[in-house]
Amino acid sequence: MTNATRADTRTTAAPPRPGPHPATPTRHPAVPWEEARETARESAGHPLPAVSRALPDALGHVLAEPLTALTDLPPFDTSAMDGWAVAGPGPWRVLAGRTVLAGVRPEPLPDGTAVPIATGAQLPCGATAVLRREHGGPHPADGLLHHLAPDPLPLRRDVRPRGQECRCGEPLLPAGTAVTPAVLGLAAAAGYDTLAVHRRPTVELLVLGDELLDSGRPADGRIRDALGPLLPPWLRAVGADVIAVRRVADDLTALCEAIRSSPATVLVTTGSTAAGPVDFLHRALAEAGATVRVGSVAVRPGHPMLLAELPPATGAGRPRHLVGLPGNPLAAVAGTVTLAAPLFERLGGRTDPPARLLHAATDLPGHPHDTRLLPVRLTDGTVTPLTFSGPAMLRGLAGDDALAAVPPRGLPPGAPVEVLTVPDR
Ligand SMILES: Nc1nc2c(c(=O)[nH]1)N[C@H]1C(S)=C(S)[C@@H](COP(=O)(O)OP(=O)(O)OC[C@H]3O[C@@H](n4cnc5c(N)ncnc54)[C@H](O)[C@@H]3O)O[C@H]1N2
Ligand code: MOO
Repeated sequence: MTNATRADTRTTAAPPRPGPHPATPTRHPAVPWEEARETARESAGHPLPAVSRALPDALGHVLAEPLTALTDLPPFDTSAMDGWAVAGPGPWRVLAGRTVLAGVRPEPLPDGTAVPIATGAQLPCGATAVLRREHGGPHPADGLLHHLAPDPLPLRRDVRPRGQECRCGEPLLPAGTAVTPAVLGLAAAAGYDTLAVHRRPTVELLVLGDELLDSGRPADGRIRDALGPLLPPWLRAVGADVIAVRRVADDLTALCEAIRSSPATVLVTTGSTAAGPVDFLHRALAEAGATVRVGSVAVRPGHPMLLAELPPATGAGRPRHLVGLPGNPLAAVAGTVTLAAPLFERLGGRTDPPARLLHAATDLPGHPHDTRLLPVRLTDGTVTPLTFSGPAMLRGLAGDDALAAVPPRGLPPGAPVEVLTVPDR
C-alpha cells in the first residue's frame, strides 16, 4: 500500500450485531464465464484519455500511441569491441594520443592507420573494421599493428552499423503495449523523454464485513481480513491506481454513502454479494441507480460476483463501475481475474492479452455445469491441481501462482486448458 493509500484507509467496521435482513435481491441469471469476461471488457467503453508522462512515471501504463524511433539505432556506426579501429588492410600504424572513447566525435582515420577504440565508441570516418584487442598487437620487427590471425580482417568486422536495430521513423511497438522496464529502456534509447500513455483507472477498495479483524489472531467468531492485504497490490498489477482502501460497516446507509461519494473510476467491493442477513450490496446498487451488467457468473468459486455501472459521482462525466467480489477469499480472486482485470485492462488501453494454453498433467476436476477456476502448479508446460482449492482457502494459490479455467465436467490428462497467472508482487 502506498503512503497515500495508507493515509486514506479508514475503518468504519463495528463488532457483529444483528441487523435487518435485506429485501430478497432480484435473481440474476448466471452468465457463462467467457461471456462475463467479454462483458467486463465491453463495459469499459473507450480507454481513459491519453496523458504525457515522464519516462519513470510511465511505468505500468499502456502506450496510447505507437512508439516510433526518433533516431536510427545505433545512431552512428559504433565499435562492438574494445580494440583498434583500422582503416584499410593491415598492418596499420597506430596514431599516438588518438584513443576513441564512447561519447566523443572521432577525427577521420587515414588509410593504413589505426586508433585504439572502446566498445560503443563512434567509428571514425574512414575506418573499415575493428580489430579486437585479443586479435592484434604491435609486431616487434616493424612496430606496426598486425592482425594475429593469418586471414585478413574482414571488412566491417565488429562494427555495429548505424540503423542496425531500427531506422528513424520506424514503428517499434504498437499502441496498447504495456510499459515495462524494457519498454522504458527502449524508449530512452530511441530518443524519448516522455511517453503518451492512457490514464490508469482509479480504484477505491471497500472491504465489507463486521466480522473482520485487522490485526491479531481470529477469535470469538471474528476472522482476519485477508482481502485488504491481498487485493491492492494485485489491482495495481492489473492496471489500477488504488487511491483508497476502506472498511465499511455491514450497514445499508454506510454502504450507500460510500458508493455515492467515491470519486474513483472503479469501486471494488468485497463481500455482501450474496443474500445473507447483512448482504446489502444489491440493495445499495439499486438505491444508487446502478445498471447491473453481470449479476452472477457460471464459475466456481465466485458465482455471486457482479459488475455494475454507476452514475458519475458528480452527476456528469463518464459513468463509474463497480466490481462486487464475493467475500470468500478464493472467490474474490476468481472475481478479480474474471471481471476486474479485463475491465482495468480495457480502461487503461491495454490490448487484450492472448489466452495462455497449457496441458493438463492429470485429471482436472470440473464442476457439473460451471467453469471451475482451479489453483494449479505449472511444471514444464503442464498443469497439476493443488490440494487447497476451497472457496475460502488461499493456501493453494499462495504456494503457487496460477489458476486453470476448467470447463464443466473437467478435463482428462493431456487436454489443453487456459491458464491465468496471477501477479506475484
Ligand atoms: N444461500 C446461499 N448462500 C450463499 C450462496 C448461495 O448461493 N446461496 N453463495 C455462497 C457463495 S458461493 C459465496 S462466494 C458467498 C458470497 O458471500 P458474500 O459475497 O455475501 O460474502 P460474505 O457473506 O460477506 O462472506 C462470505 C465469507 O467470506 C468471509 N469473508 C468476507 N470478507 C472477507 C475478507 N475480507 N477476508 C477474509 N474472509 C472474508 C466471510 O467471513 C464469510 O465466511 O456466499 C455463499 N452463501
Ligand atoms: O462462489 Mo462461492 O465461491 O463457492 O464461495
